Amino acid sequence: MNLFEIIRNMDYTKIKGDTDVEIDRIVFDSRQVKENTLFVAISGFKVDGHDFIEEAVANGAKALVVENSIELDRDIPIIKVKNSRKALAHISDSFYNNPSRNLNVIGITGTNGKTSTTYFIKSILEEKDRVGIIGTLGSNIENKTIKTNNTTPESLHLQKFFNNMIKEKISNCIMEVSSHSIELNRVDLINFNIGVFTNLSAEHLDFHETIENYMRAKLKLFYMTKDFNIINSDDIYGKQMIKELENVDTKLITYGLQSGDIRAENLELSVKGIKFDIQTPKGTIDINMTTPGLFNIYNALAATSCAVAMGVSLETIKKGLEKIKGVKGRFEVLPINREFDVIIDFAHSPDGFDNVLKTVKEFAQGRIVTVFGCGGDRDKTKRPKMGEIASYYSDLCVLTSDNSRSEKTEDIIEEILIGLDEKSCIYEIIPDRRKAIEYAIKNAKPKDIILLLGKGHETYQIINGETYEFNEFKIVTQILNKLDKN
Ligand SMILES: CC(=O)N[C@H]1[C@@H](OP(=O)(O)OP(=O)(O)OC[C@H]2O[C@@H](n3ccc(=O)[nH]c3=O)[C@H](O)[C@@H]2O)O[C@H](CO)[C@@H](O)[C@@H]1O[C@H](C)C(=O)N[C@@H](C)C(=O)N[C@H](CCC(=O)O)C(=O)O
Ligand SMILES: Nc1ncnc2c1ncn2[C@@H]1O[C@H](COP(=O)(O)OP(=O)(O)OP(=O)(O)O)[C@@H](O)[C@H]1O
Ligand SMILES: N[C@H](CCC[C@H](N)C(=O)O)C(=O)O
Ligand SMILES: [Mg+2]
Repeated sequence: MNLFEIIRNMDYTKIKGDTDVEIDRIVFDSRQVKENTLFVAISGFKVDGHDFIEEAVANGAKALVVENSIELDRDIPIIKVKNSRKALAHISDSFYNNPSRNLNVIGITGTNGKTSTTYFIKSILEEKDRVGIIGTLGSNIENKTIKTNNTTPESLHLQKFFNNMIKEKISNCIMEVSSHSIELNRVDLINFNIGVFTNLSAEHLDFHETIENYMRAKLKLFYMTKDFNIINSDDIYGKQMIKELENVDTKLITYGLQSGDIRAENLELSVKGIKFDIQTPKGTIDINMTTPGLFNIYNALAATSCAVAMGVSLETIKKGLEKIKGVKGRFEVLPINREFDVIIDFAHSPDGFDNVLKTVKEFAQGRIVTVFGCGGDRDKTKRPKMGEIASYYSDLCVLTSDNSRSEKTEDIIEEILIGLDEKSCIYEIIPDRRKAIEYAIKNAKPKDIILLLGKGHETYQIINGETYEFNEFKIVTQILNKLDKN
């Protein structure tokens, strides 16, 4: 595409060069530059993309988008913008011909439940239509998955995924919209038809600083939507959002147990799953799902609200929800056939811990043994809170590593210990996560529930800045096989 066409709809100043050049490729990482590439330099949190301009040009960059005034002794067009991430969103949207306008885009935001709700909606819509997904588990089209670094990838990748979906004749794209992506302009210019809010609790305060800022970031999604805003009205921040959105034209649908247009009643919770009735303005449906946890009733309500907004029949909603076998790494009870159970779950925030542990407490007949750590280089305020909640519900906590990233695991564990209540639960410190899991399994008693929290679907661990393979599902099997041999 011609560079002039690509940048036509955004504000910029031309530093030099002729914009009448053909561009085949856009990148924001100098290492990926090839012939005919437009390189967008981003001032990042770790390094400054402007420092790699020479490298980008040496690799064949045909044009540059920059935030800083730069001098370059080459005759290529240099476009200056105020904010490169914002410009990248414009450029990518133009380059792929505004693909989100040709899709029904459903954006899901909230602290917990985004991935689960995405897959719940997919299961319903897929009964009648083709569906694409973008989120923590990657970009998924027709069950082919491309792994992504972020829950909500950079705008360039998002727009490319939308374009691929259109090529594949997909009509609905269900995507997780993280608060980081909203603040860092990754989702700018996306034509969202429906916005869904799951819940909000303290997370990512290293980035947003206050919970008010965090909420305001999420709220922005609901000013971008065209057709429906779907909000959990039991959530205290949801209530606040509903008030703020009163004067917005987009139609509002609320859901909850205590309140809402779409409501759940007659709840029955067990280790095997959840049974409940959903009341909608179109009638009531009884639902029987094999995914345990009260939180999954909320996820089912969010998915139902979305489907009702889209005019999907109650019969199809029931069919879609009831066929869900679970979501990878979310409350997965491993089929190990022992006298104790092992559950893998992705809970990695105080609220996630509270929900999953409360659910387990409701049906546990033996001890609850919780193996967990906290992520490094991320919100530190959640560590003592996760320690406190884990000790409140568990009989034994095995404190270990999650993704320590550049921090020392032992230092992270020290911070978890600040909140851990020693009177309520005993604990062991075993920083090596494999050994921690091995300890929990070796010492398991009949009826125990061993909860492995935080890693969920992840198949790696980041320790001392290095990424290692770490597949908890495989590791549990290996440990059990080893024990059987001894
Ligand atoms: C804090 C944050 O969001 N950081 C994101 C940001 O990285 P950054 O600004 O640190 O990038 P950087 O490493 O400083 O590099 C700056 C620029 O130089 C370029 N570069 C770098 C090296 C080089 O040799 N050449 C070069 O051109 C880079 O490509 C980049 O364009 O931009 C990158 C590209 O889009 C993101 O991948 C990265 O996400 C990191 C991995 C991250 O951990 N993000 C988390 C906090 C996040 O976004 N999480 C949310 C989920 C939260 C939730 O689920 O609730 C998410 O959506 O994933
Ligand atoms: N609606 C919910 N409310 C609270 N906790 C939930 C909810 N749904 C799931 N959980 C818990 O939170 C964990 C993460 O769920 P899920 O992956 O669906 O959330 P997410 O919002 O996508 O997370 P992330 O921010 O990492 O992408 C689950 O493993 C479960 O323990
Ligand atoms: N979406 C979450 C993932 C956390 C996963 C956990 N394993 C960790 O590394 O803390 C985040 O960006 O904070
Ligand atoms: Mg997710």
